[in-house]
Amino acid sequence: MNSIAVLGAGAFGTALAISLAKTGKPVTLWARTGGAQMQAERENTRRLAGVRLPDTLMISDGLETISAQTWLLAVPMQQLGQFCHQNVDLLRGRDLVACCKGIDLATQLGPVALMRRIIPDATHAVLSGPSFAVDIAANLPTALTLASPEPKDAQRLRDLLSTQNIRLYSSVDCTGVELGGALKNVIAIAAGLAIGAGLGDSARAALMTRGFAEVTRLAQHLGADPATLAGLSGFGDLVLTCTSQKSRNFTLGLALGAGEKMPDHITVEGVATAKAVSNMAQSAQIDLPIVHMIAAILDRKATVAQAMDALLSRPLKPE
Ligand SMILES: NC(=O)C1=CN([C@@H]2O[C@H](COP(=O)(O)OP(=O)(O)OC[C@H]3O[C@@H](n4cnc5c(N)ncnc54)[C@H](OP(=O)(O)O)[C@@H]3O)[C@@H](O)[C@H]2O)C=CC1
Ligand SMILES: O=C(CO)COP(=O)(O)O
Repeated sequence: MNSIAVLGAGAFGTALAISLAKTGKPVTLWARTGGAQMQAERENTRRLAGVRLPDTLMISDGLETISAQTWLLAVPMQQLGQFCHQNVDLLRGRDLVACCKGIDLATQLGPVALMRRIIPDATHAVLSGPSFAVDIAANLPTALTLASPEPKDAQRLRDLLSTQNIRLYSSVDCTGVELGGALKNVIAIAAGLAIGAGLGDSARAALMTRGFAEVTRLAQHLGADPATLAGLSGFGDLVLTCTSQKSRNFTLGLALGAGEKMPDHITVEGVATAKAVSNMAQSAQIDLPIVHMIAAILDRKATVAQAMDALLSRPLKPE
């Protein structure tokens, strides 16, 4: 039977491993830290407290002992490049499924393009879509997209990684899937800012819609299929993340909008991605005013009031 490894025991990696282990397939969760505690207590108290790990889920802190063919990389986006560089020999020849959302600041690449550059001789894929780790771990139903460039790989991995509560759809449009997942976090910070600053639900809806237009514009420029952006990994995840306080990106926006401090030590992928995409759009001369606004606020180059004024005073134009 095909065995699966999930690398990175954060909230998402742990939730995926729990759901996959319940299918009966052999699943190993690799943790950089805290593996012994998880093994002893059968719970990831640091990242996903209150959820019991299935007895069949294997916990490992030795990457070199894992023999699975399919490896899910569930480390944060800004760590993916370093992780791949450090483990090139172990990752070569495997199915590598990126489970992170974002654009790498150093290279301006998404997860699939980054993995391909560092480990060309592997099968590359990305898993993305609307799904909070706590929902997956609570066995609630979710639907996500599994993209890989070759249709047979996309379908094979879709079938392998679907579970009782994770319904996967396959795609070959890796660029569209990873850009939708990366950019929705930036738009969610904007949505949170609008609510936190008391601008109201109508302003949030406007930012979500115009933000979605920016995501689609950039994705098309980079060769993605606009239909992908209208799917689970684009529109679906944008809606979820911009409307739920379970989202760390939305919650960061709420705090900033209310004039509070940014929370520390939490994975908020939209922060680095806003900067990476703002830089990318400037060099490609693509108009992404909401992304630029968020990058400027996060960089403390603009206040929320200044950024909103700048957005609203742009020349009027057809929709
Ligand atoms: N949480 C969620 O609901 C969802 C998250 N995602 C995506 O999943 C990705 C991971 O997020 P999430 O699980 O929430 O993050 P968490 O903050 O919960 O955990 C991050 C994990 O990554 C590990 N890690 C960080 N750097 C490295 C490294 N260099 N090598 C090995 N392990 C490393 C950390 O290990 P350590 O504990 O040792 O620091 C930690 O276990 C993000 O891209 C996020 O967008 C996608 C969908 C849902
Ligand atoms: O990607 C997610 C839901 O699909 C999780 O969002 P946050 O990273 O904002 O918590």
